[in-house]
Parts: sequence; C-alpha cells; structure tokens
Amino acid sequence: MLYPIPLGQYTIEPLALAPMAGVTDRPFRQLCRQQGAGYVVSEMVTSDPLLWKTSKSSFRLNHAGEESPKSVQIVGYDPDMLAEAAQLNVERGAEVIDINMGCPAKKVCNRLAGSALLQDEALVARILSKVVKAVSVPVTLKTRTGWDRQHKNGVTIAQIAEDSGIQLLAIHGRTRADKYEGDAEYDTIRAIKQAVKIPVLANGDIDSPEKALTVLQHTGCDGIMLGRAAHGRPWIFREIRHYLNTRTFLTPPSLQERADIIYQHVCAVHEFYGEDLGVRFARKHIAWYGEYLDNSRPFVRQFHKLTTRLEQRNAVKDFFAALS
Ligand SMILES: Cc1cc2nc3c(=O)[nH]c(=O)nc-3n(C[C@H](O)[C@H](O)[C@H](O)COP(=O)(O)O)c2cc1C
Repeated sequence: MLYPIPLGQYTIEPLALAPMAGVTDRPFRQLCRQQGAGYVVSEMVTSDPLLWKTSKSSFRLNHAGEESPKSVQIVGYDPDMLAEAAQLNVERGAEVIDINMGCPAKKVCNRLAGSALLQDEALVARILSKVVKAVSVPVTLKTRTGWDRQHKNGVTIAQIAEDSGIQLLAIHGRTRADKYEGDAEYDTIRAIKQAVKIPVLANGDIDSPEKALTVLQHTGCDGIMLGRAAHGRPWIFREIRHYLNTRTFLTPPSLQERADIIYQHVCAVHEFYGEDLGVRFARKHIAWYGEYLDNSRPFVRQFHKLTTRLEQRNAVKDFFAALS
C-alpha cells in the first residue's frame, strides 16, 4: 500500500513524522523511527544564522547518529537568507532541506514567514528556486491547502514548487486562516496530488490506522505524515504500517513494552538536553504518555513536581512496577 519514494540519492518510506517545533527533537525522531516511521523531519530552524547561537537552536541543529536522509526544516521570508541557511545546514550534515510554508506562527525572525508566505506567490517562487539552486541535496516543501478558504491556492503553490525543482510536498489539509480549527479537508490535497507529478504526502488529523487508509485512498497521495497523533503514542507508526499491509490490527504494545519505550525515551531526553532542560522536556512527553495509560493522573501530576533526572527515572520505574 505504501511504496518507497526516491528522494535524491535516497529512498524513503512515505510514512512520515511531521516536523513539530518543541516536539520532534532528535530523541523523539529516533524513537519514532524505531517505532515504524519511515521518514522524519527536524523541527524548524530559523534561516537567520545570528539566531543559531541560542542553546535552543544548537539542540535543533543536532542530528548526530540519526539515520539518513537527515531532513532539516528551515523557515524564513528572505530568499537569499533561506538559500544561505540551506547551504549552512547542508554543511552541518542536512541531507534534505525542507522549507516551512505550513506553520501558522505569525512571525518568525520578526517577519511574516511559514504559511504567511502563501499570500505572495511570486515570493514563494523566488524562495523555492533560490533554495533549490543553492544546494545539491533534495529540497522539499511543507505547506497548507492555501491562504484562506476564499483563496485556496494550494494547487498553484504546488505547481510553483514543482516548477522550481521541489522534489516532495507535504500538505496539511487546512488553510493558513484555519490555523488548527475545524477538521482537515482532503479534497484539496487530492486536487494537489492530481496537479503535480512529484510525490505528495497527506497531512492533518490522521490519528488511526483506518484514518490513514481512508486518507490515502481519498487523496491518492504517495504517503502520509502524522504529527499530533504520535504524541504519547509513537507506536502508531507500527500500527498504521501493519494495518496498511495486512488490513488487520496490530496488538497494542504490552504494559512492559510501553514501560520500556517510555523509560528509554525519558533517558534519551535527559541525555540530550542535560539536567534542567531534560527534566522540563520529559514532563511534556510524560503528560502525553499519560493520556494513553489508565489511572495515570496522580503519576503525571507527581512527575511534574520532580526536579532531577534521577527522580524522574525512578518515578517511571515505580509507576510501571506498581501496575505490573
Ligand atoms: C506543537 C506543534 C509544533 C509544530 N511545529 C511545526 C514546525 O516546526 N514546522 C511545520 O512545518 N509544522 C509544524 N507543525 C504542524 C505539523 O507539522 C502538522 O502539519 C500539523 O500538526 C497537522 O498534522 P497533525 O494533525 O497530524 O498533527 C506543528 C504542529 C504542532 C502541534
């Protein structure tokens, strides 16, 4: 049902983890890969190198030990700056450059960026062709179905992207004006898929194996990209893969398997960020894991109060020991 897609010198499996700022850091990307994601994209990195000196950016620029192709998402508004950012990221190990025109954040680098660019198609064209010409690696685009419901220019944007040399599109089934409101719609994604020859991944509200199949069938897309459904449930990639291949449901991970996944994830977050940030990031993931664990509220509440890595690790062990 899902066929591998060539992307430059690589071949990717089009069951992708969506880029999510503050979530899809290296530990989470690696975990989702282990749990069946065939392709992952980094959190967005600003195109302004002056901002790369912040500690946040240094974590975002860290891809050590990850599987190829390492896809790094950049965001900005200025074609030259984005082209330079693409080159610098390639020098630092990016093997695919993804351009963010999907994020509804009002301002990046104090200027309109992300999906705000969709109102200026000429600028979109300038950005995409500049970045494609600036690097030898494949360049991909993540975008939405359009600027707003009256100007759903996703098809035009996709054609501009194809003409500019973009090699893969990921389309979130909402306009910029929609932000995250309402349901994702897949008719426009289907129209985009029909309008271009390059591979298209459908994105938006895919949260179960059955939904994955429905969206694939409806849009005719080459693959899917999941974001929020992986919060607290990274094994959803395995579940979807299994369902698409067999039309049967995979047995959910046992309590012991979950305990191992969650413990390893918390340790990986601690290792990656160190004590302070690591403890903070682990809290966020534990809250998400808690949503899929019965009677976990007291544990999650208690976990949020813990201030050291050791306490957090022990709390995870104790919680699962009490359940088994
Ligand atoms: C916390 C969060 C952070 C996000 N950050 C980014 C980002 O950095 N770049 C981007 O292109 N999209 C970003 N998105 C949008 C997602 O990639 C995705 O398009 C959106 O969540 C819809 O997919 P979903 O319904 O599967 O979550 C973000 C979404 C969330 C929830």
